[in-house]
Amino acid sequence: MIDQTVLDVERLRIEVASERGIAQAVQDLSFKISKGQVLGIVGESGCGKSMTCMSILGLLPASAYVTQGSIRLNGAELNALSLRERNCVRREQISLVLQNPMTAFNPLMTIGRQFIETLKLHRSYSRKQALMHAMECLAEMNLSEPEQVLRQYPYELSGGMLQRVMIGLALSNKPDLLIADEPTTALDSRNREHVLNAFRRIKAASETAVLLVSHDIEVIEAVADSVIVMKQGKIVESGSTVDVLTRPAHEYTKLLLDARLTTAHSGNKNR
Ligand SMILES: Nc1ncnc2c1ncn2[C@@H]1O[C@H](COP(=O)(O)OP(=O)(O)OP(=O)(O)O)[C@@H](O)[C@H]1O
Repeated sequence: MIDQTVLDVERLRIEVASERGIAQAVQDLSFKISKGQVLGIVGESGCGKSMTCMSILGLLPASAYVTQGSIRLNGAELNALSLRERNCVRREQISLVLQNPMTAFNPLMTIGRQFIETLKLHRSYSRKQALMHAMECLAEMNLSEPEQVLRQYPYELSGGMLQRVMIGLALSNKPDLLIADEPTTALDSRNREHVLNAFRRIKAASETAVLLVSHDIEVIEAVADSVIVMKQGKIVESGSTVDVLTRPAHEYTKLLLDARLTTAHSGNKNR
């Protein structure tokens, strides 16, 4: 059988140096993501989700180091690459979507111009070809009137629209891996649903492997095939999303699920 694994993280340890000494941000973390699969990482603030993402991208802060373990993308060990090779992998094979799309765009350039600049990094497109491809990407994100969106500046779009544009842009180069770090956290519930639908479409239509990080277990439940529950830098539980969320084995997972039910209950009372 052909190995469909895109990302293979094994026994990863990340340490952070501070005035108080060395702290373990991530310990003994292992997981795999296959083509077209969505893996969710859920856990409270500070449990090591962002550090994990940044280590895959090779963008850890200066005070943080991978001290153990391997990160393989399509079989190639990323920790063994030179800075130049790492930048090349990041440009060609991995895309990143962050919490606040506004910070990811240049406020002085139209969306269309930003698509053209990104697409020209990867392909020898004419301006017209790049714009055609950009329109397809926006249509895939279910954005109506993509032609108009391409003429607009980031500040002219709502947070939810901009996040979908960001995801469309991130997928425009057909990356092997998409890392989405809290992609819905800054959005209201309506826009959150639009963005979750965008992830459902990615799953249905592309081979991109997705690492979806959220502190919100409902987001993971909505789109992830499998899930890792993290606490204080360690995995406390992992498995298929259905199994873990319907039959949580660990007290911490139960607490996260209870918190979700409590929030939903108080939300209903407030309506
Ligand atoms: N730039 C940094 N310098 C030093 N320590 C950091 C830095 N960023 C994060 N840390 C520490 O590393 C640990 C893991 O943080 P990380 O940001 O990965 O958590 P997280 O789960 O993504 O949390 P959040 O959801 O709040 O972003 C925490 O103890 C945090 O205090």
